Amino acid sequence: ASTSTGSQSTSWTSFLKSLATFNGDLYSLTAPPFILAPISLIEYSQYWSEHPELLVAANHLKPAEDAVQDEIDLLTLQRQLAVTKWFIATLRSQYCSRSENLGGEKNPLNPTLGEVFVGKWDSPNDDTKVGETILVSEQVSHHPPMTAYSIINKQNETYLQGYNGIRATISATSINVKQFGHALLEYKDLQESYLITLPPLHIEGLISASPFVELEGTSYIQSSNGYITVIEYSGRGYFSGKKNSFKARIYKDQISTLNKENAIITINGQWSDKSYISRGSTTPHSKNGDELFYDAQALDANHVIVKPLEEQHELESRKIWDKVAEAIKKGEYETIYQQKSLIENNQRDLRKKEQLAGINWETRWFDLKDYEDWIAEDEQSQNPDAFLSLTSLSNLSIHNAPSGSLKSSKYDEGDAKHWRFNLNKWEQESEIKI
Ligand SMILES: CCC(=O)OC[C@H](C)CC[C@H]1O[C@H]2C[C@H]3[C@@H]4CC=C5C[C@@H](O)CC[C@]5(C)[C@H]4CC[C@]3(C)[C@H]2[C@@H]1C
Repeated sequence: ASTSTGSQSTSWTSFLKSLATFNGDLYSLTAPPFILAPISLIEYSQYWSEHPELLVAANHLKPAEDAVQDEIDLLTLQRQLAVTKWFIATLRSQYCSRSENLGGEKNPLNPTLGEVFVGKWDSPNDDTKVGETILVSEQVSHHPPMTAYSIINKQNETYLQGYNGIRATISATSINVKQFGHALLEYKDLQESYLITLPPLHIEGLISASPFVELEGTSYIQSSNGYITVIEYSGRGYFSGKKNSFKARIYKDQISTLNKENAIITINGQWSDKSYISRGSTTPHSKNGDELFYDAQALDANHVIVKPLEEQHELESRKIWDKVAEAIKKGEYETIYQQKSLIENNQRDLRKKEQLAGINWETRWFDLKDYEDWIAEDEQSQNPDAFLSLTSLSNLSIHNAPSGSLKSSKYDEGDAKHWRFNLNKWEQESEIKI
């Protein structure tokens, strides 16, 4: 097929017109092939751990047995900072890696039901304090697309699990995306856990055919020790004027967040570049000599290690999409279409057979927990995980509301079902290896 810019720009303008009749399902849009990413959306779970040393850092901030209260309190605050830094450090990978590697945001391949993606990170250089980190992710739903993941670092007793899905709407010039789901981060040695919500985003640059993600709104990091980090996002043209801007404030508890003057620490800058930190509620800036908090450009991402294709199980993402990914990289549009249809038709046949046999697809390593049940009974006696206590500490909804919705907000109703990793099922797994 001709990949000249001529055809690209005509198909892009016709694609933009198709946005006008958008029905909410991004995958219903026939995006022009050049906007396709040679990677399935399930692979985005790796972006939670491209700096494993930051993910486990809190576990190295443990008070000594004989520590005095001041030391204990200082370390607790330092752990809130460490978890905030890890989270901020994930954003460049999560939201810029396609623009950096593929020349613009792209449309990821739509994972098939049951598609899995597993991998590991070895201990960075010879830093023995980190050890190995593994990633286990599964496409737990196809309509709507939902990815669940678990990232485990045994040496540091660090367990991250989460899931996400999106709902998209179109405005005149941008695609607006609300994220659903959250992440739970548990440091078992410290007996401390964190609830992390996912910020809304929009895709800019559609008109110029070089789309990119900009984050917006607010996201939260609520700790079981009470501390909460409130992160506000903005892009170019907002108050800060710079793209990928954020302001994070750490408070000792949720009630304190009602007045920004109560911030114990304020962090300010760009999540894809440099950010600065200062005590209290004043906004830090490099120009008034405030301390650098994090430089997202300084450290290269530590990419997950995935075993070679020939050792992969048929359900593993890169095995499923290998031919499509190759065709996308070569710009062979007919082959992309042919290979994608093969996979999609095969999936439709499988679903039909299951339906005729009266069987439903069984998820492999994740269970859908209904928190309404837990609320009904005495939640304290059998709290399934930290989610209930963290949502009450942070005043966040337990329902399937857009991530970061507060209790008694307009979305705070309906189902309260959340995907949870089942460690036993993973430990009994005999076919799919890291
Ligand atoms: C079909 C629409 C189309 O082709 O439009 C062209 C543009 C590429 C815009 C639509 C796509 O933009 C992509 C950006 C994707 C998000 C990027 C990062 C994350 C974080 C990760 O942790 C969870 C997934 C999420 C939210 C991605 C979701 C899917 C997005 C919005 C892609 C859009 C289809």
